[in-house]
This record gives sequence, structure tokens and C-alpha cells, in this order.
Amino acid sequence: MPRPAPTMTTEPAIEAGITVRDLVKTFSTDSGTVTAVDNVSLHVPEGSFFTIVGPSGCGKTTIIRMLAGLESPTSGQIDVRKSDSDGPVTNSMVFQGDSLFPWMTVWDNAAYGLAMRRAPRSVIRDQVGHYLDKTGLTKFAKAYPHQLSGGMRQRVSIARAFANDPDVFYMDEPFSALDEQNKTILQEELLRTWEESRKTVVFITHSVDEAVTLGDQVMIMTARPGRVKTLVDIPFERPRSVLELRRQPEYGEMIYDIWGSLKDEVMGTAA
Ligand SMILES: Nc1ncnc2c1ncn2[C@@H]1O[C@H](COP(=O)(O)OP(=O)(O)OP(=O)(O)O)[C@@H](O)[C@H]1O
Repeated sequence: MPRPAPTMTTEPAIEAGITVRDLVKTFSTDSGTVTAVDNVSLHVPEGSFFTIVGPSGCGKTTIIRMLAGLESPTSGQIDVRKSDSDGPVTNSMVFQGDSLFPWMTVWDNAAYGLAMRRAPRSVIRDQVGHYLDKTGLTKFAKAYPHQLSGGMRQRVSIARAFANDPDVFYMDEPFSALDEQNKTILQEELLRTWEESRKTVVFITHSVDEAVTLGDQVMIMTARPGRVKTLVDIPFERPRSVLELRRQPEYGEMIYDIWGSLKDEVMGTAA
């Protein structure tokens, strides 16, 4: 009796989340071609918090801009997909510094993305109300950006991003301009807010502490041209508390190890 033909396996299924293969980005400048990103491959599982650290100029922002579709790769593939549908994947970005409209109130700034998408009024009311509450801004809903501190303005940006309810968040050093106390408070708030939704996040930072505190995985990059140097899994359970983490010896060891890996790259750029 003939045996049944073996089942052919074709292309392996690409998992939901963000998959990047052999990504390269070069820029043409007056002084020649600059390779900003050199052969980067990575996978960010859907619903995970992925942090990227690396020396200044190693291509972190360029990577996030390509993931968000704001810049096209010179070569390589980017695949961003959801597990529950084939529809388009939406994203929100949070940048360092101010990205608020100065002529709009806190409420209108936070509602901006939803209003642009013509979301129903009830959705805007519920979503914006919820995230202003989560970020401690309810009392300031009618204030204008110039009436707020830097930390409060950055909270509005975060409330706006979450109110938008995207599939993916791209965050490019959102807390780098803040003082230490505000940074810690906002990290704590970001963790609380994210743990509620568990959306996919790609978060760029210069701070190893911040990468370890927030991330499920930390990608360490080489100095320019930016390549993947190491990927580190962060084992701390969730929900996490920023201050509790700092008390754990394993936290200190992890930061020490990552710094060891990053130091040569940073020293190379400083030389
Ligand atoms: N539009 C552009 N034209 C030419 N060169 C560019 C352009 N954008 C970025 N670069 C160069 O690409 C390299 C990577 O820049 P990028 O901003 O991605 O680095 P980064 O790691 O985010 O830096 P930082 O940590 O200082 O913000 C740098 O050398 C930068 O000068």
C-alpha cells in the first residue's frame, strides 16, 4: 500500500508582532553615504515591551521611524501584524520633548487622534476621560500646555497615545528631558497604564535602568553603523514597581551586565 505523501512545510508562519529582517538604512549626505542601520534583525512578540539602548547616533530613531512607516528602508523587510486580524496595524508615537498643540487644551490634545479618526463622541469622552484620570490630569483638562510643567506635558502625550488605542506604541526617549523624580513617576505611570492594555511597545532610551525597568527584552546596539550587539531577556515579574525593582540585587546585576556590554560602544563614540 502506497504511503501517504509527507506534508510539505512551506514558509514558516510569521508570528504576530513586529518582525524585522536584515534591515539596512543609508543616507546620502554632502560628505558621502552614511550607514545609519546595518543589517538589523529582531522580533518583538505581540503584547510585549521591547526596549532599545545604544550610543548616540547608532540609528535608534531611524529604526523606530522605519517601523512606524515614516522612513523607508534601503533594504530588508519589516512585517508588523496582529494575531486576530489581517487588517492594518495602527500605531501611536510618543517623542522626547513637546509634541502638544499649544493652542489646544489638555483635553483636546489628548482627544486629537480619536477626533481625527472621527471616533464617536462617547468613545472620545470615555477614552480621554479614562487616560487623563490614569495620568493624574483630570483636574487640568481645561488647561493649556504653557500652564503645565514639562512632566505634565509629557503625561498628556502619553494619555493621547493610549486614548488613541493603537495596536503598537513607538516611544522615542519620551522621558529623557525630565528630571529624575518626574522620570520615576512617569515610568511608574507608564507601567500601570501599559499593564492594563498590554499592547506592543518599542521604546528607545539612553538609560540602561529605564530599559531594564520597563522592558521584557532589551536590545543593545553597537555604535554607528548600528547593529544588534546583544538581546537580553528581562525576567522580572509583572506588575512591576519601579522602586521595588531597584531594591532587588538581580536588578543591579542586570544593569551592571548591560552596562558592560554597552560601555565599549559608548566609549568608541566618545573617542
Ligand atoms: N535624514 C538624515 N540624513 C542624513 N543622515 C541622517 C539622517 N537621519 C539620521 N541620520 C544619521 O544617521 C545616524 C543615526 O541617527 P539616529 O537619529 O537614528 O541615531 P540615534 O541612535 O537615534 O541617536 P540619538 O541617541 O543621539 O538620538 C546618525 O549618524 C545621523 O546623523
